[in-house]
Amino acid sequence: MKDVLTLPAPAKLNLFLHILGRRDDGYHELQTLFQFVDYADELKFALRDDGQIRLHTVLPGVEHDSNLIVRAARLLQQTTHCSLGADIWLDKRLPMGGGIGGGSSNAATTLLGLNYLWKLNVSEEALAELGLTLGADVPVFVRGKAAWAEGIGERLTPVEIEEPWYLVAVPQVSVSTAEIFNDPLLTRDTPPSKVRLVLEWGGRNDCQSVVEKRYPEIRNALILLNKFVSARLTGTGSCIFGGFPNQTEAVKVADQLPATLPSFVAKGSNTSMLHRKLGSLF
Ligand SMILES: C[C@](O)(CO)[C@H](O)COP(=O)(O)OP(=O)(O)OC[C@H]1O[C@@H](n2ccc(N)nc2=O)[C@H](O)[C@@H]1O
Ligand SMILES: Nc1ncnc2c1ncn2[C@@H]1O[C@H](COP(=O)(O)OP(=O)(O)OP(=O)(O)O)[C@@H](O)[C@H]1O
Repeated sequence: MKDVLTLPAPAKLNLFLHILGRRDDGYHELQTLFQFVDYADELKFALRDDGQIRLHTVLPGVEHDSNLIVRAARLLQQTTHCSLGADIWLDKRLPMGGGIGGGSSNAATTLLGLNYLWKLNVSEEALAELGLTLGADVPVFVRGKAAWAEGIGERLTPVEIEEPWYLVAVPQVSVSTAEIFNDPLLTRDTPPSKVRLVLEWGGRNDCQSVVEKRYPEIRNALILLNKFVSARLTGTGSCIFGGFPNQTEAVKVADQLPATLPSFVAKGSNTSMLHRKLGSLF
């Protein structure tokens, strides 16, 4: 068996998400605070000499060639004129369409993993720029630092914030990000602010009211979780989350949720699991 590189692709939370406006290309100007959680998909990479990219795991509803892992791998290969390829396996744990960035995180782990495996030495900055062409959330995963994000989510300022334990509940619906951003009822006029000021009052998720209207399952899950902790939507959903001072308290609440509302408990982190693992490789 050839050497296999195993790397995590962790989830993110949007601790708040403010929509400031809409650009001419349809994308929205945001201010959001990203933090990682220690809960992740796992990717395995093995070198191929023939230049082929082969993802051996099938994701329901996603064609091989449109999987963000394959797209990220090919993009890196083409940009660097690299003649090497890879066999890739994915252990999918993050709910898809959950607002915790699973696809974007898979793409970022692929960019960083293959950059290492193919010994390309592309800078993290260049990989983040490349990643942005795959999705607005990819750069923060490439950088791996909790960050205040502006622009469409690509202008990142690293922040050091508290690292609570999170309970993340997963309503059993998949939300299309594009559909929420296209909703005429979405408010797009939150005034720009500073991260310190928003942290003082807590901020909000501007997508939440539209998502609650379209998805009663998510509204009901928020009502339920709010009985235990101040709960909020991440990204455009479907996942909702609340913060706790320790694991025990988070698990206690998780144990009280009905079986129809699956959840997981994980530690918040200002440095992503991926970057902690990569740090130990160099
Ligand atoms: C909602 C967030 O998850 C918050 O972190 C991100 O802004 C979305 O990031 P993402 O899933 O990587 O988004 P993309 O794949 O780039 O875009 C999906 C769709 O969301 C809309 N979109 C996304 C990001 C943004 N700043 N404005 C948008 O209007 C666009 O209609 C786009 O067609
Ligand atoms: N490797 C992948 N993992 C998950 N989804 C993928 C992947 N490749 C392509 N996709 C597509 O991307 C869509 C969004 O998936 P993802 O899990 O990233 O949603 P999300 O967590 O809501 O993302 P975000 O928070 O960035 O909006 C999926 O429904 C799927 O069609």
